Amino acid sequence: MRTRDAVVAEGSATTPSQDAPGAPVEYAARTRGLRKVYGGTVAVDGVDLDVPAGSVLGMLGPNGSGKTTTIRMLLGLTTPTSGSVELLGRPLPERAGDVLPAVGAMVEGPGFYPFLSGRDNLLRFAAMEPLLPSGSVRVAVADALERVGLADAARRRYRGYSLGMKQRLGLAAALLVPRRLVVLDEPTNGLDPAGTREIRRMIGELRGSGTTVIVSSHLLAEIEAVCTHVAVLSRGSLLAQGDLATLLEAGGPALLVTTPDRDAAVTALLAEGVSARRSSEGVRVELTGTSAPRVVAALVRSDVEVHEVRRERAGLEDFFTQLTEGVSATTEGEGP
Ligand SMILES: Nc1ncnc2c1ncn2[C@@H]1O[C@H](COP(=O)(O)OP(=O)(O)OP(=O)(O)O)[C@@H](O)[C@H]1O
Repeated sequence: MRTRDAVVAEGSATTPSQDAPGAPVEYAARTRGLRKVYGGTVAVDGVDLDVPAGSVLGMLGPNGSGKTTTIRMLLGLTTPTSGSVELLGRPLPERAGDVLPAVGAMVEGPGFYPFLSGRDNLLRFAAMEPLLPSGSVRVAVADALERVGLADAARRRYRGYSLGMKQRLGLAAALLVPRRLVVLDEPTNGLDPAGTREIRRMIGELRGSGTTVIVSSHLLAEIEAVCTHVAVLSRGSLLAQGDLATLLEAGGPALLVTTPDRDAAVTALLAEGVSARRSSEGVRVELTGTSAPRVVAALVRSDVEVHEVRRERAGLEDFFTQLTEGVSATTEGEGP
């Protein structure tokens, strides 16, 4: 199991602030020692986050791990108890007025009026966009509604929108003007598979246009599909961050064993000092420090019936499980 120190990414301690508007920056967002305490609850605990410019960074973590609180502090919506935030090379809150117009966000409770239509809600947001000339407001709203597939429902009241439509409207508000950074908190919440694909497509488009995206999710497959980088939070701490492909490589190769005796297989392998856990498909075995023949021999010695053994690339699910649970055996599926 990787330790926090071993995996927390590379990167220099400081980024020189660059004052020219729109000047390229190495990191679209950075935090140092970011901490938030609510009463007796430490929601975020000393997070040093690095979001490289141009990346799509997936913020992963179970419920309550501090994703939303971190995002709210990044956007200046919540004041940190301690620590610092830098967006597009400028410190927050000091330079919020310069930098926030270039940042689009979709976070919980975007503050839409229930009695106004989706379009009228967006017009209100658009009127507050410093980067949008007043003559372009209507076109920008129409474009944003079209882009998120809400053009047909634009004149319906917000309170009649489904959860998925509300998510789309939040995204439309984030995309009213071209942004350098877009932050999306659980953007696929409430969306059907087609809506989820649409969000992925939009994230891909944003990346293609050079926009940095931070997207939080507890859905590992979603992160793996769209992200170039990942940051894993658990109980307010950053357990790992970095380039997704490198982190997955560090996870090492794995075997998937198909067997009707999953519990017996895990027990036999753990007794041999081999890291194994039940998964929905069978038993996942880490090959670090062992080999496929040794694994099979251990199973046969223990009279475990083996139907199939195949090599697998370690997925994000394995990586995440190792980091957040820190144990070698877990149960995540039912049945044989
Ligand atoms: N306004 C608040 N007052 C008190 N406690 C809070 C507040 N906001 C968050 N917390 C607590 O801080 C911790 C982190 O919450 P946060 O919402 O940031 O996690 P999360 O990873 O986004 O979870 P979820 O996926 O459920 O939204 C939780 O224990 C939560 O109960």
